[in-house]
Amino acid sequence: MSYAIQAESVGKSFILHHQRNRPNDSLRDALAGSLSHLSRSLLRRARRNQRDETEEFWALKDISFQIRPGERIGLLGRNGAGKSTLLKILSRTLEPSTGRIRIRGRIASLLEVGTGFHPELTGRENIYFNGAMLGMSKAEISRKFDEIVEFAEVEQFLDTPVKHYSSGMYVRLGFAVAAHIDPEILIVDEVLAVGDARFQKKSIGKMHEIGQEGRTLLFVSHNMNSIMQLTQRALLLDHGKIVCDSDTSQTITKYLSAEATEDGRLPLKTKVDWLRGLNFRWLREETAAGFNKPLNFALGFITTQRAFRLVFTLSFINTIGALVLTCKAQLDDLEPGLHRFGLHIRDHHLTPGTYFVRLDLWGSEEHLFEQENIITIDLFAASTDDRLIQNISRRRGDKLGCYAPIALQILPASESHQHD
Ligand SMILES: Nc1ncnc2c1ncn2[C@@H]1O[C@H](COP(=O)(O)OP(=O)(O)OP(=O)(O)O)[C@@H](O)[C@H]1O
Repeated sequence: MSYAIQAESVGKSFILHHQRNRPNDSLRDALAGSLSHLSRSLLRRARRNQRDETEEFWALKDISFQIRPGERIGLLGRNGAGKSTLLKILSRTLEPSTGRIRIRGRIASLLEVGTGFHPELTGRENIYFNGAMLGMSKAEISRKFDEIVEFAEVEQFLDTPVKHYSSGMYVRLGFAVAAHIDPEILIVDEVLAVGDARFQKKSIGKMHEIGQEGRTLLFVSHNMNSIMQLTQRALLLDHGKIVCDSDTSQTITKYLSAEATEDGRLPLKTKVDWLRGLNFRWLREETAAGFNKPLNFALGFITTQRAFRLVFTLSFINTIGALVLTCKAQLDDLEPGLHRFGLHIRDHHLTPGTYFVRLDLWGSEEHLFEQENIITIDLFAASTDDRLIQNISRRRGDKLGCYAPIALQILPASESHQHD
């Protein structure tokens, strides 16, 4: 099978230096003492450093995959999962410690703001400099020059050294050069997060175009919407390993589910002392399968003082990170004690699928509690009609859509003790 990128058992290890516990007074002494004292203490410190322990750390372990020409791939994972390390290896700025990679085609990568730019050179000079580094001839760059400048929107600063550019301008110029060298493979790391919203939209559009032209795209982002828009397949990295390689929506679901807590029953920590022992759970067994069936949750907590105007909000986020439903309920006056509520949501109109629930509690003047992904719920189709709804929403592709907020129906507290 032909491939654009092939990784075979790729691993990458780094040596971590652990500084031994040492008395913290050497710097303080040095600052207080004379210069000779300072140099003596720095020397002592350097000698001690030589005795520091080292440890081998594997940032990537046994990574194997194949990307076909023209495939658009997303790369997901939590902070530190190994995404940037993998991209650096693929774009050959880092050598793997084990395994090997093979690349077929001209590759352009945008890994960090300002890579491939020389700070003292002007924008104009850097277009040539950067273009040459990415493998373009001078004639090719001259032909594309105006298009690059127009895309980057830096006309006015073309003859200014780029060290005076803002990070947004750096990104725009870097993206414009990389996107205009006609790469066969484009690798982009989260770079869009730095540009403003308008430029992000424009660069997503450009990447879409590049994808439509049959180029290979590898894209890392924490923004599920962009990953969903741009890619068909996504890899999920966790602690340096690939834990999912599937179509994008499935990988996103897996990623967000892993982020969510399994069950929110454990006491959750609030931001104030007078509200404790918060627990929240989805009464799965009381929720019938099928479209628009009522959802039931249980919420409990203890208050040690009287509370006025307590507001709960439940937010439902779909698998591409879009908020599709917000529910709100308010309690006007709550005596100190143990409180338990059944939260009942009818007519939510959520289509069958997976949702991540966020819970917020607000007091009259402060935010008392917030937790993303407190619980994951899966709503299943129960009948042919449900499946029709599911198929329609799936076929629409975007799976977006806001539903009117509804009020939570709060059942009277089943138990409420006076607190002493
Ligand atoms: N040069 C290095 N020396 C030591 N450790 C490193 C080095 N580069 C990366 N690491 C470690 O390797 C792991 C993976 O880092 P990497 O930057 O690839 O993660 P990431 O998935 O891109 O994270 P993020 O989403 O925060 O950008 C991290 O634990 C990081 O601390």
